[in-house]
Amino acid sequence: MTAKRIRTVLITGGTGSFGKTMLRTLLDGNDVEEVRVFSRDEEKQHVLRSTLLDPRIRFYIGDVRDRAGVEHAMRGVDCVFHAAALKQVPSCEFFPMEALRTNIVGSENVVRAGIEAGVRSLVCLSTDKAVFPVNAMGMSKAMMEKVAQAAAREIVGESTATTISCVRYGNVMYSRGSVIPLFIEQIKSGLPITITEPTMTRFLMPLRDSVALVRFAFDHARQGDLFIKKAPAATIADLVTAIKQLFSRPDHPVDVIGWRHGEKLYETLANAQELSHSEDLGDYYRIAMDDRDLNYKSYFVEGDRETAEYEDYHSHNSERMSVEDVKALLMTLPEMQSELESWNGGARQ
Ligand SMILES: O=c1ccn([C@@H]2O[C@H](COP(=O)(O)OP(=O)(O)O[C@H]3O[C@H](CO)[C@H](O)[C@H](O)[C@H]3O)[C@@H](O)[C@H]2O)c(=O)[nH]1
Repeated sequence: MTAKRIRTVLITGGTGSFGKTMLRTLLDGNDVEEVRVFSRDEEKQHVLRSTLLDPRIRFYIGDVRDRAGVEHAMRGVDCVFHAAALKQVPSCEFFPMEALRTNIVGSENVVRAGIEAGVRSLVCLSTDKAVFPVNAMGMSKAMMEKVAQAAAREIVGESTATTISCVRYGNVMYSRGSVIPLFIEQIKSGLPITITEPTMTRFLMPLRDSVALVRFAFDHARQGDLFIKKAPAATIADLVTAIKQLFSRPDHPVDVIGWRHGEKLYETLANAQELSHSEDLGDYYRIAMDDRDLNYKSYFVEGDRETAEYEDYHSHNSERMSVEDVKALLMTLPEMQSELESWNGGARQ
């Protein structure tokens, strides 16, 4: 399967970890004429502008909540990666209306403006926390998916229409504020490692895989598709053992602190009903949009008999990594390699 050529790309949330990695991948691949970085933060744009110095990058200050700003950035674009979001669980718990405004209303703005501007393909980034959500971040991302699919359902079959798709992925390893850098910091500063619940599992995905998933969606989406990448999962206990072993601190103390607000024992990437209309593409599942007519009568008379044959795809029943697997995966991360280099090079003396 060949990659589609892209001329002008818009990345919302373009200064975040995903946005920057996608930006570099597109520029390195030399298959793009212009990449627009759309975000709220002048400072982060300034840093990116002075680091990359590439004339193909255009910077747009704006907030996805503001439809006019989104429309302005969307003119002449043929591909959108919609990554702008409030994605931290605690901040969305405390400010759910802010999550609603950015993740739901903002996404509606991006999707509608994309359709009106005649964008070819629009990929919305979601998360496993959107499946059976228990926290405001997951709930707002679940609603983003619904908003995207409702728009896709309206334009299905129109030959000139924008193809709208979503992707879901699990925890991005080493992302800012996440548990891997925290555990490393605790080892480095001699503090006990704080484990919430040792048997909790999470899908672990390097950032490069999330970028590849989004690109895959762009290349292969049909109207309203949702893609997930098959990913291995690990228990938090095994993740901690792996990190302790890599830092040659097998006996580093551990405190079991209990669950935090809005957490789950395991995360689900796709539920049984979704998998009943999915296609196995090797590394990925393509989940087709449920395009049945939802008018009142058929909602009650036309059901789906296949769902019962499937089970949810979650981090307790997916491929489970051993400690050795987790170590090997961690060692592929550039951040981990440089941490270990300085640790082994004497930083611990
Ligand atoms: O001190 C800690 C902190 C976390 N954990 C555990 O480690 C796992 C991962 O925790 P993270 O905080 O790294 O990730 P979350 O699954 O809670 O959520 C993360 O991924 C989300 C995207 O899906 C959001 O980006 C969110 O802000 C980000 O923290 C969880 O099982 C958590 O219970 C610990 O054991 N000890």
